[in-house]
Amino acid sequence: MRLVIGSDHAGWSLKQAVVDHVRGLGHDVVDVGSHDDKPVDFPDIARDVARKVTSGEAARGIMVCGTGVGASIAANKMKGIRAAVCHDVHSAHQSVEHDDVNVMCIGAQIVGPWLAKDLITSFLAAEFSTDPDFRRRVDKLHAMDEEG
Ligand SMILES: O=C(CO)[C@H](O)[C@H](O)[C@H](O)COP(=O)(O)O
Repeated sequence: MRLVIGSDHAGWSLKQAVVDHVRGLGHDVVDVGSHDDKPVDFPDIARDVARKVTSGEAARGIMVCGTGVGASIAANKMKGIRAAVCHDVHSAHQSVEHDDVNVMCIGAQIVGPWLAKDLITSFLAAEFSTDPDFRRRVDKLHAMDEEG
């Protein structure tokens, strides 16, 4: 799978571990920054992550900020994005299985590198369910995108 990964300054350090882990799992990574701890605004990076997913350049995205909250708010502004903050392994896989989440957001101030790696492993191994109930609910999310 090809993944896009981004962070702001608060998530930069954890992003390095995330990128290494994802590559170690055998996936391709497009790293859209940031590349140091110089302050950057999370909406700018979240937009870059989201665009690579909506364009099809990346199958899924991972965004790291301080809490994961700002990144998820920003990414969800973009049509076609279903972003979620996931700080537990159950949410990391169920968010894909039930909700077809395509951008996982992690807070570097909340989780350490070992949990972050477990979250990512679960997120990437998960696939959207074939259950029509989940399809119908995600279709309703698409319809809400069109409502604006
Ligand atoms: O968590 C975040 C947004 O939800 C950001 O990553 C920042 O950590 C947070 O906004 C604090 O910003 P600061 O410029 O590092 O003080």
